[in-house]
Amino acid sequence: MTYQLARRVYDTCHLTGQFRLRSGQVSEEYFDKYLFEGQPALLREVAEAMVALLPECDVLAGMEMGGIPLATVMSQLTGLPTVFVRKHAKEYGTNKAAEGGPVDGRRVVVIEDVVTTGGALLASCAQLRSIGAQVETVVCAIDREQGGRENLAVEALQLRAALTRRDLEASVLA
Ligand SMILES: O=P(O)(O)OC[C@H]1O[C@H](OP(=O)(O)OP(=O)(O)O)[C@H](O)[C@@H]1O
Ligand SMILES: O=C(O)c1cc(=O)[nH]c(=O)[nH]1
Repeated sequence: MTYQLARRVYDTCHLTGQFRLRSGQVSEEYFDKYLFEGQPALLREVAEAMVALLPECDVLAGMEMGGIPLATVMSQLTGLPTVFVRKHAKEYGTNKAAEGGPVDGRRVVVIEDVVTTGGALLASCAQLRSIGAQVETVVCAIDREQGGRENLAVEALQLRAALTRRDLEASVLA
C-alpha cells in the first residue's frame, strides 16, 4: 500500500484517548475501522490492497463485524465466494457460525479488519477448521503489531497485512 493511502487511512480512523480492547488490554490509541469502511473509495482501495495479498484460494471468510465489508468488496473484486463468520453461532435457524456456502475441503482465507493479539482470529480459524475448512492464511487491513502475527504462527496461520502500525506511523512522518 502506498504511503498516501496509509496516511488517508490513518487520518480517517486513528483515534486517541483511552480504549479497552477486545483482549482486555487498555490502549491510548484505537483504529476505528468503521470510519474508513464507511467511505466507499477508501474501503475499495484498502480492499484492493488486501486482494493483492491473497494466495490461491477458493473462499474468503469475513470476520464479524468489521471483516465483513472488506470481504464483501474483495469478493466483488475477485469473483471469489465469501462466507460471513459470526463470533458465536446463531442458536436458531441454521445454527451456523459461518454463514454462506460450504467451506469443507475448501482453501479458505480469513479476512479481518484490525489484528492486535490475534485472539479473535484464533477462535474463528479453529471454528472454521472444525467444519473442514483448510485455513492457512489471514489477510487483514491493519496489524497493530502487538503479538498477533506470532500468536497466529503457533497455529500455523500466516498473517498478511495491508498496513502495519509501522506503515501507518511512517506515513504520518513522510
Ligand atoms: O487481535 P485481537 O486482540 O483479537 O483484537 C482484534 C479484534 O478486536 C476487534 O474485534 P471487535 O470484537 O471489536 O469487533 P467488531 O467491531 O469487528 O465486531 C477487531 O475487529 C478484531 O476482531
Ligand atoms: O484490539 C482491539 O479490540 C481493536 C483495536 C483497534 O485498534 N481497533 C479495533 O477495532 N479493535
